[in-house]
Amino acid sequence: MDALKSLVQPLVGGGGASSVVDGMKLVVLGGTVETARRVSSSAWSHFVNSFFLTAHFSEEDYPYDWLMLWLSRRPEWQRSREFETTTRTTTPGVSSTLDAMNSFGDEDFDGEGPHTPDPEDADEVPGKVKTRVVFQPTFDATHTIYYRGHWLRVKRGRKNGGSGCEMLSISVVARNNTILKQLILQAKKEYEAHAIHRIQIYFADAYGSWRWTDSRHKRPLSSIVLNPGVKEMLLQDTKDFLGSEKWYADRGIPFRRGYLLHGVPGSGKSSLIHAIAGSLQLDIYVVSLSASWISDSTLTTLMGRVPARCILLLEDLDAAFTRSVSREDGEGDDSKEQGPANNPATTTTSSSRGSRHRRSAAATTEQLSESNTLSLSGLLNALDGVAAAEGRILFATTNHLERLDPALCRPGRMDVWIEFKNASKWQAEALFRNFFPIVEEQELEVEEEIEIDELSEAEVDSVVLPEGTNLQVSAVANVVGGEPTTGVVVPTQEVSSPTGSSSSLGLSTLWSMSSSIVGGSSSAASSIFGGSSVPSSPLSSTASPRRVLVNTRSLDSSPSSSPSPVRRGRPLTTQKRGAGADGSSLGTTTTGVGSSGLSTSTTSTGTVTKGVSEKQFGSTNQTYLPPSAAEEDIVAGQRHSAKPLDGITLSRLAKHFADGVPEEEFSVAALQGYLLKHKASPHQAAEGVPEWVVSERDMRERLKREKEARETKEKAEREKKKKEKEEKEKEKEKEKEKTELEKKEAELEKIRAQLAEKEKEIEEKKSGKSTSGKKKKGGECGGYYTCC
Ligand SMILES: Nc1ncnc2c1ncn2[C@@H]1O[C@H](COP(=O)(O)OP(=O)(O)OP(=O)(O)O)[C@@H](O)[C@H]1O
Repeated sequence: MDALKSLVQPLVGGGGASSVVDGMKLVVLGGTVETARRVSSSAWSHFVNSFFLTAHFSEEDYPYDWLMLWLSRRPEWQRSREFETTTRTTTPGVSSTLDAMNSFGDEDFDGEGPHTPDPEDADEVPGKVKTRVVFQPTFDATHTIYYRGHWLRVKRGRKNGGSGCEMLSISVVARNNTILKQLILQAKKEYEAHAIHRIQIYFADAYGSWRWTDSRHKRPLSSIVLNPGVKEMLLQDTKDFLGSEKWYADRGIPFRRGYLLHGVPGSGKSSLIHAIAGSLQLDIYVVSLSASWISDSTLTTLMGRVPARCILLLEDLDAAFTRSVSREDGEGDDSKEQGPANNPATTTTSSSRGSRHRRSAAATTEQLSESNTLSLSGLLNALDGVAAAEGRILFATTNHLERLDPALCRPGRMDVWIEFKNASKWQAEALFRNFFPIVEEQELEVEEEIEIDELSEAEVDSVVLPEGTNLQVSAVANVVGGEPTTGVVVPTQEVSSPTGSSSSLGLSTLWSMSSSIVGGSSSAASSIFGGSSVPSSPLSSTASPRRVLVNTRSLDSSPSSSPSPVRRGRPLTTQKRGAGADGSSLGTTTTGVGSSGLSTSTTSTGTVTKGVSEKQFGSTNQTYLPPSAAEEDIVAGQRHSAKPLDGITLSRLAKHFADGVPEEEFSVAALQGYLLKHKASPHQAAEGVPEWVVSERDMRERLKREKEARETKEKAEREKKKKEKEEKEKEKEKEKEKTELEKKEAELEKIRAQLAEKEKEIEEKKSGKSTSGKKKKGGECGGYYTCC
């Protein structure tokens, strides 16, 4: 009771009045604070809305990518205190090169401290994918970034409306939007500079949108081996086109150009497009017309959304209306689908954006499948209808030109046709040259350098220059490789020979001497070059080298038949090699010429050299024997790739390889496949090609036979099945006829029975009539029956 009183007391008055006032004060104070907060917040948003300029960027558009890259490089962005981690990137082409501050991987840390690479680990799993984890500020967190005298408020969020699309909002206090324009342009520039070595690939999706799928390194045009002039012509033509918008506009011609690449599979059509895109810095937009979801309207939408300057690629044009598995027969189901766009459910994009699309796309795949309603007129309209974008370069590829409708290939749609054939000998040789590495300039140079200036006079004097001084130098020149001599520097000062005669080391003299040496069958030089003819162009004498270069690298001793000198501009180098097993190889250390104009050599040339070398590094001295080509190949076989070859050896092997490849019988891809098998052993690759050709032919023959046998078997089975089916049908027919006959007989029987019954009835009626007549008669006249 007392407790209740104490509670009520303050309310009804008495001693507690002051505490009520205090309570009221508190309430008023709280209300005032809350009101002030709300007013200030609303005033702030009013201020923001009035003075801040806000730009929104959707991830579906390019500026989002540019800005994300720009932001990823800002320290304020990286310093975010609330972030999410991802192993994916949302920025096309940026994944592989995210700034170190923004991402980390195994290689950065090892437990507590920075990671020290373990040399043993390095080889553990060759080609192991190193995943990098990326920090990204969480959604809805606001970052303040200082940019050109302005404070930017940056916020990443999601679009309202359930689409889930990522948005970036940038607000800035400014009188106009110039600062935002500058920001976007700078981000674009940085992005382009960043992506300059890569091309972006976009695939069409089932919703009529282009989806970024991949970013690839540019392929150098030089890596494409086509007959001379083809790729140059194509590059020139595409460049001309891109630069002639006004010309087209002036003449009212739609600003589009189409290229049709047709021919055998594996001949470089796709590779050429890739390389051209790289050279022109264009992105590639791929649409596969055999996709199950493609329809006239989707294609029209896609064509309208192609950006102005890009390559639009229609792959396997002939498959557009067949949707076949086999390119050969055009029959089968429609599972031949390349790229994520063709089958949204199997998208392999690495971006989170892609994965989101993948999820939603998967949901509708079933509805979309079998909805390919693309028609020829739909395709033609999409290519050059009113809605089709201008400025794009269209590339279409096909293996079956004959299957294309002439309307599709007419000029205006396909302006340039390029045929791709199987590899010619020329291509085979060029492919080989491209495939194996060539020794870098520096590599062939010195491993040991002696400053001629540092040579003591005694040393210089001790060099005995026999009468053939010039010969020594010319031998050097030959060791250099019978190569073009541009940039080969040889001194011109006079040197006194021990005979007292003063001979000029004039280049022409030297070179003519060298030629004669090369010409001599037993010369050291010829043994080095394996009898190859060496061009005898005069040496240039433009400068004097400061050093004498001594190279202890051994040269390949295989005989060369290649006439093509490859390397140029290399300083005069010398080679050290041992005698071959036959003792014919030159074992020599030769020296170049110093700035003093002195030509020195520890050996002599020609017969003299041979004598010396045999004495020093004779066949008994196995230590100095260079490995044979086969041995080198075995060793190289253990390695990942071949040891770089010098120009002459490469040319010789390439020629040898090409000689073994029959003209236009195998595709470049097939030759590349063969070379890949021998990627570490060029000698084997060159030697083994005839054997490979035979085995390939055998295999083809076998496959052909197997195919024929399979086809015959299938045909026989089909025939058999057909016969069986026919017989079954016949039997069924008979059965049916029999049943019908029986049925009819039954009916007939029934009719007969009915007939018989009716006849009986009639009979009965007849007899009844006569009976009743009689009865009547009888009744009348006392009859025979009793009336009822
Ligand atoms: N002319 C070539 N020059 C260089 N490489 C080539 C050439 N032709 C083919 N290749 C190589 O062969 C492989 C297949 O080439 P690519 O895909 O470009 O051929 P394609 O003609 O487009 O074949 P398909 O018609 O089957 O699509 C690639 O790895 C490529 O490097």
